[in-house]
This record gives sequence, C-alpha cells and structure tokens, in this order.
Amino acid sequence: MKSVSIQGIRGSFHHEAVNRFFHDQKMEIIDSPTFKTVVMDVINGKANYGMMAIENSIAGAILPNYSLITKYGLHIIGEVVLPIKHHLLALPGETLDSINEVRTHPMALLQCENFLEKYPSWKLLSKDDTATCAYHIHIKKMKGVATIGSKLAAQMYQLHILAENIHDVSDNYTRFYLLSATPEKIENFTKASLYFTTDHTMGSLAKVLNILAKYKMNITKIQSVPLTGSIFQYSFHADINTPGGDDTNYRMALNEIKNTTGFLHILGEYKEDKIKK
Ligand SMILES: O=C(O)C(=O)C[C@]1(C(=O)O)C=C[C@@H](O)C=C1
Repeated sequence: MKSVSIQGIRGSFHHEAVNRFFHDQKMEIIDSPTFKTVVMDVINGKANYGMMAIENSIAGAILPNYSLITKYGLHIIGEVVLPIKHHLLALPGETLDSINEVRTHPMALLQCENFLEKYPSWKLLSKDDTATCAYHIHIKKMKGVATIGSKLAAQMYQLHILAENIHDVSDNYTRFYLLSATPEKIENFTKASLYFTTDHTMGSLAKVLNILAKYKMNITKIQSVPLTGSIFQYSFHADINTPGGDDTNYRMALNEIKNTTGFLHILGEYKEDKIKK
C-alpha cells in the first residue's frame, strides 16, 4: 500500500485532502508533526508522498512551504482544493456555556474570528493541528475545552458538534500540493507550477507575464518569495493553466521564458482540482 505523510494527525484537514485526492484508493496515512518533517518523510522514503497546505482563500499563502519545496527539490504531482468547514467540537455533555477554552490550529482560529468574538471569555490557544486537539480532548477527557475542526475529527475522536459551520466566510478553501521525491509523468496535465527569478531591470517580470499571455496561459496564482542569500531580491512562483492534451503552446512559452529569467524550474505538471461548490 502506498503512503502519504500529512502535517498533523488523522482527522485533520490534511487527512481530508488525502481522501479527496485518492478517493477510494486505500492509502497509509503517516502522521507528522511539522511541514518540515513531512518533507523529510518524503525525502527519506518513509512516505511515498507528502500532502502540504500551500494557501487558504481567506488567510493567504503559507510562505515557508514554498521554500521547503524548492530547498528539498520536491516535485508537485497533484493539487487538492478542499472546502474547509469548521465546527466547534467538545466532549459529549458539554454546552456552549460550559466551554472556557478553545484550542486549535492558528488558521482555524483566524478563519472563525466572528464566531469566537461572541464568546470573549473563552481562552484561545494555538496548537499544531485541529485533529491533535480533538484527540487530546477525547483521550484526556478534557472538560470545558473545545476545538475547532472537521466532522471527520468529531467522528474519529467521539466528540460532539456544539456549533456547525462556524467559519466567517462560507467560501473557505485551502489548496494543497501532493509532493513526491521523484517526478511522475501526469498524462494530459492541466496545470503547471513554475519557479523562476528575474533580474532587477525594468519590466523583467512583465516580460514573463506577457509571454504567458501571448501563448494564452492563464496565471492562477503568482507568489514572490525572498531569495535566500540576497537582500530584498525575490524568486517567483507562478501556477498556470495549461491546455491539457496538446502542450505545444505551453512548451513554446517555456522556451521563450527561459531567455528572460535567471533560472526557470518546472516544479510540477499535474491535474488542476476544480472548485466544486
Ligand atoms: O489542522 C489541520 O487540520 C490542518 O490540516 C492544517 C490546516 C492548515 O495548515 O492551514 C489546513 C487547513 C485549514 O485551513 C486549517 C488548518
């Protein structure tokens, strides 16, 4: 059976992302405490793949993860766009009145600010991941303590849902990359992740963007990341839609971009995950 390392433990949104990507295919889930250890699991062959959150539609990009991917030369072989539905979970018998502390992942706290503002007396604690909090509440029988997490976590750790769908914005999505230590050829890929630098001359980034426009490549995301070893110089990550099937235009665009960039790496060519509402 193939394995996927996730940041956090089973029942987390990373676990949900694995389920969405692999559907009915049985995968072994490897719990890993940090994004760095997920990368190490993949590099050292402990896991075939790593699932890594890269951005949230409300909170934005997880910048250090871009650097982890490039520093360790990982390949992006898939994408998951997961609707994030947050629920308030606690031991059976608890009520909104009996709760005095909420512990969960900082992203979850950020995404549920409006709900939490209604309960100013609650102590809010940032922890490693939503599912680990659910597990601890269950195993240590933590009275008066709630977490914010998924329905999967509620089921797995026998917690009750005290309040459903407490995220501020109903359209709340997190995008994840599926990572591998070796490249995998994905037939008819519809998306590519490019990583490049431009020099500090006027219009150098615009040149790259114009080439992509000329070949009708839609940019779905562009992210600048500080270039290690330099002061205020940046590398760029661009995710683009590719036509799928005939990749002639895409290849021609890459050839032209190479001439205008310091370096150009293709981090992955994979299938786009379309948002399903
Ligand atoms: O704590 C979890 O359950 C996670 O999977 C982590 C994480 C994140 O890294 O942003 C994933 C998706 C949600 O946006 C909240 C938390």
